[in-house]
Parts: sequence; C-alpha cells; structure tokens
Amino acid sequence: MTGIIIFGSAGRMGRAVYEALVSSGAHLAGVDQPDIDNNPRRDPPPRVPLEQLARGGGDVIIDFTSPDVLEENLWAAQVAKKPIVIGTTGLTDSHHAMIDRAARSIPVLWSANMSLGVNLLAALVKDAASRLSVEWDIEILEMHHRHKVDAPSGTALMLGDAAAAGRGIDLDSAKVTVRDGITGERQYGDIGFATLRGGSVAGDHQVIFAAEGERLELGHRAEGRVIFARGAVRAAQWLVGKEPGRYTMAQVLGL
Ligand SMILES: NC(=O)C1=CN([C@@H]2O[C@H](COP(=O)(O)OP(=O)(O)OC[C@H]3O[C@@H](n4cnc5c(N)ncnc54)[C@H](OP(=O)(O)O)[C@@H]3O)[C@@H](O)[C@H]2O)C=CC1
Ligand SMILES: O=C(O)C1=N[C@H](C(=O)O)C[C@H](O)C1
Repeated sequence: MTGIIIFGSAGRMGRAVYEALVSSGAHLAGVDQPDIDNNPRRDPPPRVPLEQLARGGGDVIIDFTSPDVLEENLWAAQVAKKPIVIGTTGLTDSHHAMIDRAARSIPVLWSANMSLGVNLLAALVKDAASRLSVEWDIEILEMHHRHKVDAPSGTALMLGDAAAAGRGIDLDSAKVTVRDGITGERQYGDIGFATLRGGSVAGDHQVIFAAEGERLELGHRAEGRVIFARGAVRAAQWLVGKEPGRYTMAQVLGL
C-alpha cells in the first residue's frame, strides 16, 4: 500500500486528495497542516517542518500549494529522496527550471491538470490545431471559482501549449491574454485567452477554433475536485520506484 504525504493538506485540493486516498488503495503517511479532519477552514493551522515530515514514513509526496513554496517543497523531497507529484499552477520559467533541477535526483511529475478528461482534451486540441489552417482563430476560455489566484489557469495555458505545438510554434510567440480598449483587429495566428472567475466552479475549459462561417469547440467541465485528486493519487502510485526524471500525466494515463 503506497504511503502518501500531502503538502498543502489543509487546502481545497489537499482535502480532496485526503478523501481520494480512502478508495485508492493508498494510505495517508503524513500532512503538513495536521487539522485535516477538521472541516471548515478558519485560521490556517500551524505547519510541520517539511524536511522532517518528508524524512518520516511514506513513499511519495503530493503537493498542491503555491509557487512561493515550490522551492522549499522540492528541497524537502530531495533531502528525503522521495518522488513528488506537483499540481500547483501559476509557475514561471524559473519554477520550471527548479523542477528540472530536482528531477536530476528524484522522480518529479508536474501537471497543471491531473484529470483524464483534460489530458485527453489536450491531445485532441493538438491534433485539431495541426489539421486546421491559421485562418481558424484559436481562443481559450476558462472559468473557475472566486478563490483562484492565478490567471489564465494552468490548464488553459496547457491547452494553449497543445494548440501551439499542433501549429508547430511556441505559445509565447502567439499568446494574447489581455484585450482592453482599442485593441486593433485580431492578428492571424494569435492564441487568445479569456478568464472568468466566480462562485464555486471547479474548472471549465473551452477551446474555440473559429473560421469564416463555422466554429469547432472542444471543452471540458470539472464537476468537482475529486477528478484532480484521483489523478494525483494515481500519479503518485505510478511514480514510486521510477528513476529520477521529469514525468507527465500523459505517461501515467497512457495517452
Ligand atoms: N493540477 C491540478 O489538477 C490542480 C491544480 N490546482 C492548483 O493547486 C494549487 C492549490 O489549489 P487549492 O488547493 O485550491 O488552494 P488552497 O489555497 O485551498 O490551498 C493551498 C494550500 O497550500 C498552502 N500554502 C499556500 N501558500 C503556502 C506557503 N507559502 N507555504 C506553505 N504552505 C502554503 C495553504 O496553506 P495556508 O492556507 O495555511 O496558507 C493551503 O494548505 C493552486 O495552484 C491550484 O491552481 C488545483 C486543482 C487541480
Ligand atoms: O485552482 C483550481 O481550482 C484549479 N487549478 C488548475 C488550473 O489552474 O488549471 C486545475 C483546475 O482547473 C482547477
């Protein structure tokens, strides 16, 4: 039975992972904020030192926290020589470089979205973008709950990367995330992003290919966090015993 340590255990995703463990054949080996059984969140509970936690029992770490603490989390995993699954979004290039460095000594899997549906959607978007000419404008629309702090969502960017890869370009050369005022006409080749925030939406993503006279829409709606939590636990079980390196959710899911 795989022993799982949760970083960010008192957060929305940390709690969802805890619940997903019950039906997964894994067990909880440690948490960084040990109030996991106390529902509603009031004041943040005190944190256990991560190195100490990671060195204790458990086979693998699942981390849903914040970019601010990524370096510390990776360090704790490296010191303890334990694989780590990271779902935190809002990462910059320098965070990705940190992940690459850590992956020289331990197995690391980062994914902006741990669900089967979204990972399949990314493959479908890449395929569609590779078949459609640049006259098909690509726009990516996402909606999340009012507490989300990063935009566009990691998943929207992942779908943008997939579309860009399908077109054989780099997303950074085509990405448009803000339109306000007199923007001028849309440029062919742009990949646009629109962000909605409100209520308790777990995560909606839509990729629109718009041409003269027709539109192709590919999308996914998360009906709850359980799909991400289940995916993270599956990834953690898969990562145990792997060689050091950086792995993807597509590998876990066999896509
Ligand atoms: N890859 C995927 O499939 C998914 C990814 N996510 C991503 O996961 C991340 C977490 O989301 P969510 O659970 O909703 O967020 P929450 O804010 O509910 O939880 C974040 C957790 O991380 C802790 N944390 C935040 N900052 C720090 C810090 N500086 N040091 C130590 N601990 C910290 C928080 O503790 P405290 O409150 O005490 O600060 C809390 O326990 C986000 O980046 C989100 O986008 C979310 C869903 C799915
Ligand atoms: O913050 C969230 O909630 C989610 N974040 C991830 C993202 O940024 O894409 C994944 C999921 O959509 C939920």
